[in-house]
Amino acid sequence: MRPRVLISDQLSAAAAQIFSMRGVDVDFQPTLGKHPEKLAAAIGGYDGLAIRSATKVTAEILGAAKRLKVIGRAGIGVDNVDVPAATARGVIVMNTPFGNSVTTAEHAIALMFALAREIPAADASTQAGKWEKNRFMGVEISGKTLGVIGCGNIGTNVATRALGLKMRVIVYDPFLSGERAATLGVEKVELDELLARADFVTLHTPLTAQTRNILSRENLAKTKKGVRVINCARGGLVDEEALRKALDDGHVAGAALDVFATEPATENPLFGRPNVVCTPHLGASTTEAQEMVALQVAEQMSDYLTRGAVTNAVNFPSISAEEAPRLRPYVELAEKLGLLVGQIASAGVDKISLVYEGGVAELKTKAITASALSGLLKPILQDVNPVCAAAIAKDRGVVVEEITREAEGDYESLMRLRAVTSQGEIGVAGTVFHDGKPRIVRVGDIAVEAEFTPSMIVVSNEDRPGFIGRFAGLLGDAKINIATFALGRDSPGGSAMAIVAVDGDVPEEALAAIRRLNGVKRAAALRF
Ligand SMILES: NC(=O)C1=CN([C@@H]2O[C@H](COP(=O)(O)OP(=O)(O)OC[C@H]3O[C@@H](n4cnc5c(N)ncnc54)[C@H](O)[C@@H]3O)[C@@H](O)[C@H]2O)C=CC1
Ligand SMILES: O=C(O)C(=O)COP(=O)(O)O
Repeated sequence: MRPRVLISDQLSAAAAQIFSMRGVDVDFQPTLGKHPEKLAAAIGGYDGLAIRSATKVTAEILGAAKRLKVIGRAGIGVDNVDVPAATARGVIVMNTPFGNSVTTAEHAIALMFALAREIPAADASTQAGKWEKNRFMGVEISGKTLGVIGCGNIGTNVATRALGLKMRVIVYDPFLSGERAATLGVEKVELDELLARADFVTLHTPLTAQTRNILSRENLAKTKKGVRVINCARGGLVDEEALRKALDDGHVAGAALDVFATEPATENPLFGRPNVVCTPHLGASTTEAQEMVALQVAEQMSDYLTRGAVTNAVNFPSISAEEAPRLRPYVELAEKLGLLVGQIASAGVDKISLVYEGGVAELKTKAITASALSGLLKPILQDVNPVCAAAIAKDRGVVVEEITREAEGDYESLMRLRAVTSQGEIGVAGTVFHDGKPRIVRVGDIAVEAEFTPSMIVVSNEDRPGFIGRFAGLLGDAKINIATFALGRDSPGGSAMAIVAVDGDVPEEALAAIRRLNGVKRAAALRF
């Protein structure tokens, strides 16, 4: 069945075309995102949801999204998506981190000029027939200091353009290296210094717990008198009431805002002030940027839904379309090894260690580890998949260790999984042969090679003559048909292991009878 995607925001028509061309059915309902109840009612029928900023993907919406596998944000900010709730439901959240950054930077520069020369007010006055030539007296931008808060993709584009306008650029970004600042030709400073020195302050950080209210009342008070503030990032970065007051006091000379604490902003404390310029979240709204983000998000979402490739996900490691087929058998192996350990473990797992040897170590092991964790947790949790497994394991305090190294033994690629529980340790290992099928190659200290099949019995016993006959006889009496039988032992007369693939379920009484057999140490019936 072809995957189905819902576009619930105003995306360029390019998106729907790409989805269709790439084998994905698409419903274009550009206003649905503005109606949460309608969206909640519809979302259950879709594998993917493509959005901009108008659709709020809340935990309630996600609760109704039983089939959803991916949310694609045609743009940058994913603060309108409850990412932890999406992750917990195993839904990938991806964005297009570069597609609209130049366009948004240009909007910030445009707003800076609009403020400096009061263009919107001058325009309104002129078109009203007033010709108020003496009312509007601007300031030059050349030679002024621009303070950039957040120097990522957009901040950098703003900074380099401002340098071209002959401004002095100072930036505050704790994650920007000194070398990068020097290469860009900007001066890296602390926030207080930026506030004290800048003639224009422009915001370009995401909205996070650290950046929320970064232009608070206190910080606005630290700015230079006559400062002009530009916000093309997110509304919550500025205390709007405090900014209004600072404008009224004449401390702040002007403010240009593309984003607001509450959107759509039909009312706002800053509306109606003479030195305020507002646009309705237009930062990304150019034909070029909208074409680019729509195209990109549709490509990324289609690649995930049809080929398992993960690009620009904020909650999962990237996997290219070329890597996905090479990764797939190891992802399957990891899930099966995890399931094996999860079903054998008699106590909660405190720590899990994954060792990747040889060829597999060259692949995206994080994605393989995520699958192993998912398999491990499946016997105790219902809705777990590789996207949410790492977060669940972390919540439960499971320590996850990942080691990659060169091949040491007979296998070109080997994956070892060791789980530490309060009852002891369980170690298993597996590989993928050239046929692409995952196989168990070791359980504990015993080398034993078996393919995974839907129903299996694993027995560890003392290596004594006659055991296999008694065991096989018991299965026959219980009408359990043996499909394959794999054996291994650590030493003659030591510990032995049998991994038996059987047809159908293993009744509890049959398992109890196996456990009562002479020499049996442990026996488990497993489903894969
Ligand atoms: N108005 C609009 O239509 C648009 C708004 N945006 C918004 O612009 C913002 C920035 O986007 P990008 O530059 O693409 O993101 P980015 O991730 O490339 O850059 C963000 C920068 O902020 C810095 N940062 C993070 N925490 C910080 C803190 N506490 N203090 C100072 N700096 C901090 C990071 O180190 C990073 O360099 C986002 O909020 C995004 O949603 C993006 C596109 C369009
Ligand atoms: O990309 C972003 O973060 C934006 O804020 C753009 O929002 P929009 O797609 O125009 O609703």
